[in-house]
Amino acid sequence: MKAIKAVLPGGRLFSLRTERNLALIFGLLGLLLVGTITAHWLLVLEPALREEAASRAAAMAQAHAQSLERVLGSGLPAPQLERELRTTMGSLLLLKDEATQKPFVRRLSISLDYDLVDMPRGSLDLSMGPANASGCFVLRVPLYDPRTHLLIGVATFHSNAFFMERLVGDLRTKLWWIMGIIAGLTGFAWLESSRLLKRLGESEANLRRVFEAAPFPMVLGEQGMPSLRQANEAAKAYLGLREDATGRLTSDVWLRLYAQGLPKTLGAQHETCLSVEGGPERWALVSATPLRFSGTMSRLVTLVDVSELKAVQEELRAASQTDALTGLYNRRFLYQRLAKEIELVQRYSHPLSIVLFDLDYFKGINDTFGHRAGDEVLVRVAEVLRRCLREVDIAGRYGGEELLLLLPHSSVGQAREAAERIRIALKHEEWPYQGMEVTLSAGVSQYAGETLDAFIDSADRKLYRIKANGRDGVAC
Ligand SMILES: Nc1nc2c(ncn2[C@@H]2O[C@H](COP(=O)(O)OP(=O)(O)OP(=O)(O)O)[C@@H](O)[C@H]2O)c(=O)[nH]1
Repeated sequence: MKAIKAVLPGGRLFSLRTERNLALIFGLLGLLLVGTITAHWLLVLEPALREEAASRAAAMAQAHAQSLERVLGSGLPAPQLERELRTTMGSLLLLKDEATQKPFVRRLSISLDYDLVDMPRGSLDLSMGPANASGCFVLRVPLYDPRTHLLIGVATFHSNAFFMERLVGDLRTKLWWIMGIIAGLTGFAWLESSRLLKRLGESEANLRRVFEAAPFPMVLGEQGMPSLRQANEAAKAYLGLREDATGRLTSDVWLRLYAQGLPKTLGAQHETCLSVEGGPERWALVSATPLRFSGTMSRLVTLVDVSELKAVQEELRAASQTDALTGLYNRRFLYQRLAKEIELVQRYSHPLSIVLFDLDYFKGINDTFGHRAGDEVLVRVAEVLRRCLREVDIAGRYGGEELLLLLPHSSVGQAREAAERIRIALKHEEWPYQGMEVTLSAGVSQYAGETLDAFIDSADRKLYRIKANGRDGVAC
């Protein structure tokens, strides 16, 4: 758990340990609730019910005692009085609950004070009903003579406790059910939450392992926060991340990358160039996944180094634009670039000129000195071109021994000067072959609103005018 907290600090409202403790606390609270209900039942409700039932039984015994008092105060002689009492007591013992048919009074006995009753001693001490009556409230009710209102004895009733038992039994059963259900649900919820928390802990630990083991840089940060919450080893090394004063990770490279803006949606990615201090420039493919992590909107940023791919792409791009022998731009590129330059001229109306060169008697050079020597000548001519041109000028190989120059912001006169400069420079080149002379002819044109092909054709026509006039010259 400690390890997980260390990997995923901050952001989470509660740690896993706290969440587990909370589950335990809620479980205990559930048990406490069950305990409270049970205690309330045992200490308050059940005694109250018993008291209620006992007071009802007492009221009933009181009422029955009045029947006995009436008989005792009737003034009958002892034998007759005894018969009357037996009859009354017998009828009381026969009173039954309609629903259960259980008698209200199970046993009834009378003991009289013979100093106050005008009867032979012991003649009216009567007991009726089963001797071992159980489940009863035993109630002793004083008997008064209705004529003198003197206390003349005591009647003891064994009143049935059936109502109370039934009531208590019903309530108790319901209560056990409710508490059983509460306890069961609490236990189930606690077990489930413990199981889920365990799985959450495992999945966080797995996430951490995957995060750490990823061979490419991965960082985790909160949205809107430049410093990082977490980074794997690959990211720390790649971005040169260090902990700041608050324990968060940051570096200049990361802050520059952050300032450029990170992809905002899932699946979005962009390439960026990172310059790590003291290291070479690196190209990285950056993607970001927004996710809610421990209740905080976060972003998982992954970086894939594509420096090698970039280098290969650059090589391919250069190869697709340049001529392998001379290193000059190829014809395809020249066409694309010339089309763009014409668009700029049409928009901004600055001058644009081209020069079409053709080496003179190049077939003869090949034939005399060999094809390899001819190649060397082409390479040297390309070097001469590069030497003689401005940064903005574009030189390319238009055909076999034909070369094309694009001269933006140059009038035909300036282009002519450039062509002459090249022609002269080539004439002064020293060649490692006995008797070799290399000259060129050139046609110069300034753009005048025609089509691209017509523009080149106009330079071509001028070139062939020079060829026809003996070569080694420039025509405008
Ligand atoms: N060595 C070499 N020769 C090439 C290359 N490309 C074209 N050539 C040769 O250049 C020669 C061009 O010959 P031509 O078109 O007759 O022109 P030329 O001999 O220069 O004659 P003019 O243009 O009339 O002065 C051909 O023999 C081609 O084989 C190349 O890349 N290397």
